[in-house]
Amino acid sequence: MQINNLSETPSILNTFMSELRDKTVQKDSMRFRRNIERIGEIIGYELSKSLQFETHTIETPLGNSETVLHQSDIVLCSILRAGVPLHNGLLNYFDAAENAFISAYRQHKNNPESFEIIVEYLACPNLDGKILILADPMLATGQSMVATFEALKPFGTPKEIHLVSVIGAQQGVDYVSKAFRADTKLWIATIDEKLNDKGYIIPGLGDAGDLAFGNKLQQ
Ligand SMILES: O=P(O)(O)OC[C@H]1O[C@H](OP(=O)(O)OP(=O)(O)O)[C@H](O)[C@@H]1O
Ligand SMILES: O=c1cc[nH]c(=O)[nH]1
Ligand SMILES: [Mg+2]
Repeated sequence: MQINNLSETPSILNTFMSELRDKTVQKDSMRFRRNIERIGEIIGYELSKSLQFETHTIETPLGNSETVLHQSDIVLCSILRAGVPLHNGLLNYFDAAENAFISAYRQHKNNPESFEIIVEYLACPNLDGKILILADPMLATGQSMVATFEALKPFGTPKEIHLVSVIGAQQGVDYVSKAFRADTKLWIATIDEKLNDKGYIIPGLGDAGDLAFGNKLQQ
């Protein structure tokens, strides 16, 4: 897997990331969602450089301009709930993308330290020969990304697979690296050191779904 860790080059992205992590600033849920969306826009721009381009002629009022434009059939799939603002950020740049949504959540049974990933809702177009972008801001154990990809398999075989995330734990990055095919590309804003015993990324930012959309009752 090719891992593109955007934090390796300091940029304005660090400002958005620090606001997501800051325990005071992150209480502003509108700013929290918008910062995830802004990171989605930045990652979309970086990812776009890896797409295939074709030459086009654009007629201006005063002449012709030769330019290269990407021709890719993109399917943007995000994992509910926390994937929504990241999805919006990517869609802000990939105007013509098709869209898929999947619900994947952690179900804790009696033991709060163990969980399984439950997939209940899935809406997806045909994926054959397309560029699939799977978006989830938190890559903790990596199980949600992998469960999602398994659920998408009946919808076809994408030409390219890109994983987009905001914060990953090294363990989750290693897990998806093994589970996805070798030509998959990961685009991630930063990679943190570890997980705690409840599967939260440390230092991370807390619960992205709750920070973006409010608390939910445990099922
Ligand atoms: O890599 P993993 O260990 O699978 O964990 C990451 C998942 O956990 C979070 O979702 P959560 O279950 O909290 O749902 P939510 O978005 O509805 O809050 C997050 O948005 C990812 O989908
Ligand atoms: O740290 C984590 C791990 C999973 N989901 C989150 O929202 N945060
Ligand atoms: Mg959550």
